[in-house]
Amino acid sequence: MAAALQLNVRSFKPLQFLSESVTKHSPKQVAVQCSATSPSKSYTITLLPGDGIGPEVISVAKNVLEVAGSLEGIEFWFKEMPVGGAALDLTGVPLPEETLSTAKQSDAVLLGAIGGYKWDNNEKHLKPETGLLQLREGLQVFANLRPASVLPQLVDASTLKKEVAEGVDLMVVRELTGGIYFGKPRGFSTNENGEEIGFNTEVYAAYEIDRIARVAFETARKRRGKLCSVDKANVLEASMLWRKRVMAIASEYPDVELSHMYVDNAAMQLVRNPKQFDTIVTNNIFGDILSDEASMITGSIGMLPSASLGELGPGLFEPIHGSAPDIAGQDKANPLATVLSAAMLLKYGLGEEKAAQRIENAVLDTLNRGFRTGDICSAGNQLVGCKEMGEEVLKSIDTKIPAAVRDIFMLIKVQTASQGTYVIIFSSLFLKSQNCIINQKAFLRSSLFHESRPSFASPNLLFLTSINPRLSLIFLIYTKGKSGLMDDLPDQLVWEILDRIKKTIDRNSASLACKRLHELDNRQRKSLRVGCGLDPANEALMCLCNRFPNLIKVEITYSGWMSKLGKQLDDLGLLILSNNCLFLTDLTLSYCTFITDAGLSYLASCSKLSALKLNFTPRITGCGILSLVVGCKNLTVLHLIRCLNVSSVEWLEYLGKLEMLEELSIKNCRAIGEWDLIKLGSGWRKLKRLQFEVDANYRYMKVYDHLAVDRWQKWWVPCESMQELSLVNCIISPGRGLACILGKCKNLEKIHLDICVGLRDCDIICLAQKSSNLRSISLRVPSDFSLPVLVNNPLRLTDESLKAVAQNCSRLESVRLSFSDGEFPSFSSFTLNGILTLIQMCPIRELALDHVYSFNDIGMEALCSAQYLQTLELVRCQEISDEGLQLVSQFPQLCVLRLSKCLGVTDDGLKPLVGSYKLELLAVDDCPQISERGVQGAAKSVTFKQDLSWMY
Ligand SMILES: NC(=O)C1=CN([C@@H]2O[C@H](COP(=O)(O)OP(=O)(O)OC[C@H]3O[C@@H](n4cnc5c(N)ncnc54)[C@H](O)[C@@H]3O)[C@@H](O)[C@H]2O)C=CC1
Ligand SMILES: CC(C)CC(=O)C(=O)O
Repeated sequence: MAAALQLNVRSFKPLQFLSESVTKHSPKQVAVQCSATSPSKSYTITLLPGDGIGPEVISVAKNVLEVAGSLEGIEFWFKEMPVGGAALDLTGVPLPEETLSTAKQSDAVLLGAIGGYKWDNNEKHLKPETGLLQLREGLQVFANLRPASVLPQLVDASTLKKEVAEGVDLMVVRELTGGIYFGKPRGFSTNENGEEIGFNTEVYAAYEIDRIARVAFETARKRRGKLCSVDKANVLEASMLWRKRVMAIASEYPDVELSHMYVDNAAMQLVRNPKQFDTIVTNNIFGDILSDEASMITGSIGMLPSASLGELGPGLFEPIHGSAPDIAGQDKANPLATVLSAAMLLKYGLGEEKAAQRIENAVLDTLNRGFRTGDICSAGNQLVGCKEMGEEVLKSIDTKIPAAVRDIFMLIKVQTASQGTYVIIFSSLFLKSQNCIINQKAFLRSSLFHESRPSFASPNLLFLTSINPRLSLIFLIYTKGKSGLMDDLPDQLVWEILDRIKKTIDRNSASLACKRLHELDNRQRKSLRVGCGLDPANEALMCLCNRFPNLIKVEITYSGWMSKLGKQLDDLGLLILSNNCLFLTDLTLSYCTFITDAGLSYLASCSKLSALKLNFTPRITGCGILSLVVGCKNLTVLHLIRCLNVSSVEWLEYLGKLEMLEELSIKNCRAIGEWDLIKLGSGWRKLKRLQFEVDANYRYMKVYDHLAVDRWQKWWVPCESMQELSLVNCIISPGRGLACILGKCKNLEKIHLDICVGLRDCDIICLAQKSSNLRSISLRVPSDFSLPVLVNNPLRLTDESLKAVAQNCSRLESVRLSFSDGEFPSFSSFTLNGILTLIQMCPIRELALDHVYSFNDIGMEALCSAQYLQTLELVRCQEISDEGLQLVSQFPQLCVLRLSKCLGVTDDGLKPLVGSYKLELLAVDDCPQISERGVQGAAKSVTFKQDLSWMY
């Protein structure tokens, strides 16, 4: 059932879409209640997370809706349904009937995004995109509003010059249920020559154009009164009719100034002078493309929301971006487009203007406070992931600071301390960029300050600017009716201030400047990194433990220690830690050469310890580790790096029985062999990350324990949880030992196999067949001169391995291939063909080739059609010449190129790049024929190094 009439096309007034408050809920659904105000209204929202980043951004937007709603007395009933690829996997169709009927019965629909590589080769009716088109058609949402405004906070994120981008504020009104996306006939056939053809039809009926035109005129009327209709009326009949009907409808809106533009010109004008546009109305396909283009003017496609409305029924609200499979699952997505779509849902779909406004303000406030996801990040801002951005928006929604105070300057943080008390923290960087002279008196006198809050007649201000010139923040503390001293501020507020200061150096400065900050910093400090500066070591550590009683993470590193620096921390130090750091969960000891098993046994009483990293603690033995693991039952992360005396592995067996371990790293511990890993037994079950590195210099001095490895065959290694596996200098026995796990890790995302002797095609084929989620593979192939430990075992991997990976791992985005010795083309195990198969079949973003002589100019030519490739690293690829290098300027997405020790390339190869600024970064190391002059201007940032000693 529809919540409210959305669109009366004849009298369309987008901002007056005030739905009658509808109080209804379905007993079947779960209520998500928020408590700030008792809810007076309730709405049912269908959530369609979809694929890729869809679920990540929807989860943020859902939280934002809940909080904004609760503050406005609105209750939401969310119903989550599958669509797109997720629905295909679940039900076999991209839009299940139940999803459509649930959507139709709700008050509004919020969609993430659909699509992904996995389904790219599906037949048309089984593509995720078909599901979205069916949804739009099913909901009859013909009018798609796509606003694109350049926010002052994001001008720097725009790819256009500041003077071109600044102030852009336009709205694309896109027709959404007609045109070439739906027109018939469509399909595949053969022409008169028997050749295969594909065809679609761009078709519009007059009524379809009339109704979208009215929406556009109404929208323009509410904005700056200018409407530009974009078509291709010089070529297409459908566009000719479009122009005719738009002109006819114009007579109903004499107050709106109408112009027409061909789409090719519009695409150009959008980047030449976007400010000329107010409202654009256009057909389905042109609107799709032009709004993506417009998004880049505003900084990122991750910022643009949209509302799709029909005459009846619920509206569909979605970000304009797609499922971004290249960043999916990495917490990198910008959720703001979806959050702003939720605001459009409140405004256009439910008529809840105030709640919508809250969300829009919160987004601006979050940007004001300097938080940025990667796509919009620039210098001086704080990079956050999708989740953290969502948390910051939530904080901003709930702020109680008067808008007038907020508007004075860009605030990094504003917080109510107690009634009438405000703390305002400015970013000095920002103030500098705004030419604000930081002058206490001038600020007090500023009319802005007084006019905004006349009652702030005689504020007491405390500036902490003089603390440290390197401090990146400036505090302004305003208190009303109080002394204005830091000592009067409530604890929680001072805690929050400290929370904002991330750099230890800033924290130290701030806490030196003010006793309160000092005291609170002591209580709040959670992590500590110390080393050679601890002198006398044990006493100094004792002082630090007393000062910071709440430490959870401690790193002690004596890298670079010399005896003249004082005595190192010893076992007593660990006793001090275990007695005084009651909350210690994460401990790293690096180069602590004085520590013995006795010290480790003290740590056994740290009941909360969950991560222990030992890096070169040469005196400890397996007994010490056993005593530790017996005491610390919560250990989930253990790193042993160059612990040369650890030979017995009972501790591994013990850990295995506990089944707690999630991350194990054993590197260069000479006395631990591949076969020892079996001792982990059922502990494999939870292991997500395993790094095992044999010390290459010692491998052949020890006896490879064939018998122990043979036993692996009989064992079932439950390694299904494994996500990251790294094996370096290991021996892979055919069908036994480590080979067993390669074909079993069905959740593997990252694999690094570095000089693993004995590795065969069948191992990689098994791995590829099992690990369809693989995103990153790094293979370093041992040379023919590696000691043939397994005499009958062929050492070479061939193209069969690469082909299996290409065929089975459709999400693979990072590939690194290297040979420990140069492989001459005639001997190469991986030929150009194998590498090309990978490039052609997988969405590779990072490619690194080291010593791969089979990769030549033909390979470079193939990269011209590598759609996703962003980073290319070529090391000792001697068959690449200038001709191949010149093709780099044609690689569609490349932004980082690293060349190292490549003999065949000269300055000429880089010439097409010079002045083009296509690349963000060019790094040239030790290439004898490339000069420092040759790299100048070949990328926005260039590094050059030339040490040719490697050649001699
Ligand atoms: N409405 C929808 O659900 C749409 C779905 N798609 C589907 O999405 C898949 C990927 O299509 P693409 O052409 O790559 O378009 P896309 O919009 O998914 O991604 C284009 C580029 O923008 C970036 N990007 C997109 N959204 C972002 C965000 N919120 N934060 C940060 N960066 C973001 C991506 O990382 C990528 O580099 C395809 O399967 C396509 O059919 C594409 C467009 C719309
Ligand atoms: C994914 C498609 C169905 C459409 C599209 O690209 C869009 O509407 O943004």
